[in-house]
Amino acid sequence: METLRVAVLGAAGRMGRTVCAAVESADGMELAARLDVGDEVADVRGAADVAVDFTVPSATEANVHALLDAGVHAVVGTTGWDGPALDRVREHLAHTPGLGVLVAPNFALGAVLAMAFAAKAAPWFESVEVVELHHPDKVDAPSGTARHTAAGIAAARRAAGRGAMPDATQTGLDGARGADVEGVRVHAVRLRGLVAHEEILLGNPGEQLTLRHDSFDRVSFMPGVLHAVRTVASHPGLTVGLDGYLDL
Ligand SMILES: NC(=O)C1=CN([C@@H]2O[C@H](COP(=O)(O)OP(=O)(O)OC[C@H]3O[C@@H](n4cnc5c(N)ncnc54)[C@H](OP(=O)(O)O)[C@@H]3O)[C@@H](O)[C@H]2O)C=CC1
Ligand SMILES: O=C(O)C1=N[C@H](C(=O)O)C[C@H](O)C1
Repeated sequence: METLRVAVLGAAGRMGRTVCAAVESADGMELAARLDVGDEVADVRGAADVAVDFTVPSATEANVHALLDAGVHAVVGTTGWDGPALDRVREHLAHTPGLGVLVAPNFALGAVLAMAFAAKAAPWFESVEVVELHHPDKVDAPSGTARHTAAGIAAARRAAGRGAMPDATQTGLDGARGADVEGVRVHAVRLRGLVAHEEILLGNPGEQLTLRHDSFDRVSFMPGVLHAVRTVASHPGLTVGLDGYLDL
C-alpha cells in the first residue's frame, strides 16, 4: 500500500495541530504540508494526495476550490457551509472527475451516532430542541453540528408527516427561544472550560428522551478524520456528513 501524503490547512489552529499530530503517528500516512494564513493552497499540487481543512468559515470554500484545481481530494471539518456553497463545489467536481470532497460538521463517532439516533427518534416525539455547548473561542453559532442535527430532525419529521411543534410563546426577549433551523429550535451556550457538547431533548406528554454527546478533548475527532482521509479517494464527488463513509 502506498503512503498517503496529507496536507493540513489551518495547521496552526486548535484542530489543525491535533490533525498534524494524528497524521504523523498514523500508519500509512505522511504529513506532506502544513498550511496556514498566507500560504498558497496551489502549492499542494503534486505534493499531497489528500488535504484536510480546519480553517475558518470565511476561507474554507475558496480552499476547497483551490484544492480541486490542484487535483487534491479534500476532507473538510470547517463549519459555515450552506446549500449554495455545497452546490458550487458539486458543480466544480463535475469538471474534476475522480476527485472526492467530504464536508463533515463533526468527526467524533459519538456525535455522528447521536445525529443518526436523533433523526430516528424525532418523528416519535411532539417536541424536539437542540442545545449545543462550546468553548468561548468558537467564532460561529449555532455550531455546524447543531445545524446539521436540526436539519436531520426536520427532514425526518417532514418525511413522517409530523406538523409543527407546540409553542405558545407570544412575548419575550429576542433570542430567548434560540435560532430556528427548519422549525427546530437550536440554543448555543459558550462557556470557558468546555470543548464541544450537544444535547438533543425530545419530549412527549409525561416523558423525555435526552441524547447527549461530549467531546472532552479534540483527540475525539481524530479516528473520524483519519477514516475520512483513507476513504475520500474511493468516494468521488461530494459527500456531506461522515455518516456517508460509515455503514450505520
Ligand atoms: N468537523 C469537526 O469535527 C470539527 C470542526 N471544527 C471546526 O473547525 C474549524 C476550526 O476550528 P479550530 O481549530 O477550533 O479553530 P482555530 O481558530 O483554532 O484554527 C483555525 C486556523 O485556521 C487558520 N486560518 C484562517 N484563515 C485561513 C486560511 N485562509 N487558510 C489557512 N488557514 C487559515 C487560522 O489562523 P489565524 O488564527 O491566524 O487566523 C487558525 O490557525 C471551525 O470551523 C470549527 O467549528 C472544530 C472541531 C471539530
Ligand atoms: O468549533 C468547534 O470547536 C467545533 N466545531 C464543530 C461545529 O461547529 O459543530 C464541531 C464540534 O462541535 C467542535
